[in-house]
Amino acid sequence: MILRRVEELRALVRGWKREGAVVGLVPTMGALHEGHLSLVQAAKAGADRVIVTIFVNPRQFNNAADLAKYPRTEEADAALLAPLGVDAVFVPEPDEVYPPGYASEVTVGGVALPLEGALRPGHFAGVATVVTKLFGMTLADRAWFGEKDWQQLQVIRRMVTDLNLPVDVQGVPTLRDPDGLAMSSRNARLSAAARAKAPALHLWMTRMAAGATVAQAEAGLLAAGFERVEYLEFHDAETLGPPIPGHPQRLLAAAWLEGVRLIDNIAA
Ligand SMILES: Nc1ncnc2c1ncn2[C@@H]1O[C@H](COP(=O)(O)OP(=O)(O)OP(=O)(O)O)[C@@H](O)[C@H]1O
Ligand SMILES: CC(C)(CO)[C@@H](O)C(=O)[O-]
Ligand code: BAL
Repeated sequence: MILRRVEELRALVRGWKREGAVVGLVPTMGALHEGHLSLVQAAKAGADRVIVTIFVNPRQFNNAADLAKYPRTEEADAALLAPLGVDAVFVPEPDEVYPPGYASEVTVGGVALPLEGALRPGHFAGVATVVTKLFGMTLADRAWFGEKDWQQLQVIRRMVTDLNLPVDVQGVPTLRDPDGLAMSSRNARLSAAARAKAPALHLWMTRMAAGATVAQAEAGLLAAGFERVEYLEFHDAETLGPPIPGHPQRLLAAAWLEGVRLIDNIAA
């Protein structure tokens, strides 16, 4: 069932809650692929009712061209969700989410500052704001996010803790194509030639986790056809600060291939 208005969604969810249902949420920006579907499957297993939201949130795009080019495939998305037994698909227009007079923003410090936070100014404020609103709109008890956006997952966990939001946040491991490339909606923008080069990112990350230097990995990526490496860095897995001996670490990367910005991360 596709819903476009907050009030219809909340009326539906209030009915579920009266029956004692645990309500699950999978927020997405659409252009769904198997990575998203793995979040939906996890939600189906962990909640009585599942809402998938599809909203290309303008406030989290720091780059107007990126927003304009973001793939929008609502019919194909609905067809992918149909067999999964999702209870509601919420697809609001921007005005429904940010009506005239809208004036609030949620910002997160610390974990949101380095990496994507530094390179995409305003991005995490946009994400934190819309995720808080989606929690409020859907009245979700539990929400699923992908580890593919590792820093985003840590930012949302921090925000939920800091603001005492009554939502249980669940992370789902990154789903990859057989050649190692993390599935992502933006992969659809790669030409066949660039798609063939893209797995070098994950390959060099696994080599770095096994001891290759960052200089070797950067040179390897440029030789493989990447235009630019934005970051390729080890961080504390939870705080995204510098690595702390004895704490879990994460290797995170962002790199440009044929004008498409790819991100990835692995345990390290
Ligand atoms: N390969 C993947 N494996 C697991 N979860 C994923 C994967 N790709 C995306 N997700 C998760 O799906 C949710 C919605 O993500 P989004 O709609 O931005 O898709 P995306 O493929 O990450 O697109 P983008 O190209 O914007 O990175 C997020 O929680 C994201 O982390
Ligand atoms: C969580 C999210 C749906 C918020 O717009 C988005 O950042 C995404 O798709 O990862
Ligand atoms: N998947 C993260 C959302 C974004 O890139 O804007």
